[in-house]
Amino acid sequence: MANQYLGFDLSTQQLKGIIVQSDLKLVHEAKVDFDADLSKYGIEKGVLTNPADGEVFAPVAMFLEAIDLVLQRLKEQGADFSRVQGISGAGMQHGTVFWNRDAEALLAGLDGGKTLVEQLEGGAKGERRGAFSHPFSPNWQDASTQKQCEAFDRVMGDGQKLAAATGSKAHHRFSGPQILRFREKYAEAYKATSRISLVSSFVASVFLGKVAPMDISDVCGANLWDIENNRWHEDLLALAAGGSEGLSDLKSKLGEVALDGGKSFGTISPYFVQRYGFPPSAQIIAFTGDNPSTMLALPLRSSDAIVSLGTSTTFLMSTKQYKPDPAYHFMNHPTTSGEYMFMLCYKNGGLAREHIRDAINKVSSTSDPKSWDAFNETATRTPVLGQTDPSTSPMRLGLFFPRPEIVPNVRAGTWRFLYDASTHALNPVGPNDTESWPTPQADARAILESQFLSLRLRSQPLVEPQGTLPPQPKRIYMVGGGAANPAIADLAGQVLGGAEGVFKLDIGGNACALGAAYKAAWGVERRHGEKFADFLEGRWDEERFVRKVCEGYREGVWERYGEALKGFAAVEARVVEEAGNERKREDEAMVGDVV
Ligand SMILES: Nc1ncnc2c1ncn2[C@@H]1O[C@H](COP(=O)(O)OP(=O)(O)O)[C@@H](O)[C@H]1O
Ligand SMILES: O=C(CO)[C@@H](O)[C@H](O)COP(=O)(O)O
Repeated sequence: MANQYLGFDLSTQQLKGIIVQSDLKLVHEAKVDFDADLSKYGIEKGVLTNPADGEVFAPVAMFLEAIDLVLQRLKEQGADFSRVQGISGAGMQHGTVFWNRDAEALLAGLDGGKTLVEQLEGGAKGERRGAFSHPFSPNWQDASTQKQCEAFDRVMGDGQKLAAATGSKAHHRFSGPQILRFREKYAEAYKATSRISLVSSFVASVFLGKVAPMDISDVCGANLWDIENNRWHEDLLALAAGGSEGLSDLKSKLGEVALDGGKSFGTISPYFVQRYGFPPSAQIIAFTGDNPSTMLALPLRSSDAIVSLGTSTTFLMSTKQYKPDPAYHFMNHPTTSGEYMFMLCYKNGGLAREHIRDAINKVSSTSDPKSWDAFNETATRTPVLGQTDPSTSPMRLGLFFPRPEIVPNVRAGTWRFLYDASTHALNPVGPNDTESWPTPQADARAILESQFLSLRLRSQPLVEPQGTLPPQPKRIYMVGGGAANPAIADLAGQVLGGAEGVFKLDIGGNACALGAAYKAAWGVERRHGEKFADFLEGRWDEERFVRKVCEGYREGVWERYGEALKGFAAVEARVVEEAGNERKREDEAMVGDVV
């Protein structure tokens, strides 16, 4: 019987689990939806918020409960865990989990007759300490660390230098600024912390039965890792630790980093053997971030791009060149030493599109308020850039940020402009000017164009000419929840191009969890020195695994979006100048910016 491999994706709104065979065929998949299944934690869209301080976080107990629940669901579907030889996984990036001094003993002694949450969570009234020094994990949507980010940039001189060293300028959500704030805000809890995990290494720890190392790619989401020298950056560690005297303590809290993405950390905890029937020999292979893991779901060639439409929108490319810039992120490639991943990440992805979908559904005759039909029909019917006649009418360009955005760094808000490409004139649209910009209908196409123009603008330095075609990605792969939507995929192709077309994984499942399951298979089955890419190519069944959903590059249309880029950059600059200053004042006053 063929070996099987299990991959997880613990992301903002769900925990997904997926089982594949050695030949990469999907066997089972199941998910736990936090809002639907675990609403008792009081979460909304998977998180809790404290708007007064811009904080966004999730209960660690909810993650634990989800792990037992997803395994139970896989079992109910008929999964035979005794065939699973390797487990890996992915976690939403940047989030941290704080373990206390009892954690190692509790993890090592888990009783298969009880649940994880019963044994690892502290008692409600403190009658049991549990395994954590803090009950919550800061979420990547958190915006509470402006002061700390400024300190990170300052230590290196500026954001440019910080990006050169760590792959990114300081970001609110990055684990380094988050740890600094945690230490300042919860001094006692920081003292009581023996180990700090990322969300990915937290899940690995639960399966391993001891605190697991972070991996080489996910660690780059912390502003603490010196990428070119592959080691902790001591000046940045000292800052997060509150001075050089705290440095070695923080280093030991963070632990070792696994440089090999296929490394086995050891065999599975007896808890899962007793409770679910895993073989005691099942290996726990390094867990990584959700974005690095998504890149592993496909044999990505140079010039191919992944557009991941989850709660966040991310754009991913794999590259051999390390070209860091404060405008985007570079991280170590999760499996291939000497290669990197290029990433753009937007906070306003799925939820921003949902806002407009809901507004359109309210004014249409749709009976299902969550249906995408009216949104899609409106976006498809609206002409390119809202121009009924490209030679006379201006382009509609907007920004739609129900939450404060990362790219560009501005407060929450919606901005609509008319742009004349021949004169470069940019005029804001007044709230009552529904003739120039009928709301909410015109917003459907405008938000998609806006999201994809932003990706095109920032990925220009990485794309190359494709044969006789201008510089653009070779293939665009759509993944994440939004990839199910054909109108969104079509707009992605119109704006971004894609010489070979726009593709979607056709295996079912979820790219991120699939990537993790493939990594588990590679970690266990690789021949000496076999690279992940070769392992994947050897088992890849192009006909069955991917499907072309539409054309990418369309002559004439792609060029019109090219003309819009200048206007779009001007829109962003205008908004950053106006709202960025407001944001700075808000942050200084510590007024919350989560909406
Ligand atoms: N048919 C669809 N059209 C557009 N968006 C969709 C569709 N189905 C799901 N989504 C979006 O997918 C998002 C969730 O994506 P997913 O990748 O599962 O999330 P996560 O961020 O938890 O990994 C939701 O915010 C939802 O708006
Ligand atoms: O912050 C980032 C990347 O920098 C996010 O992409 C998170 O990694 C979570 O993403 P979702 O999968 O939940 O959208």
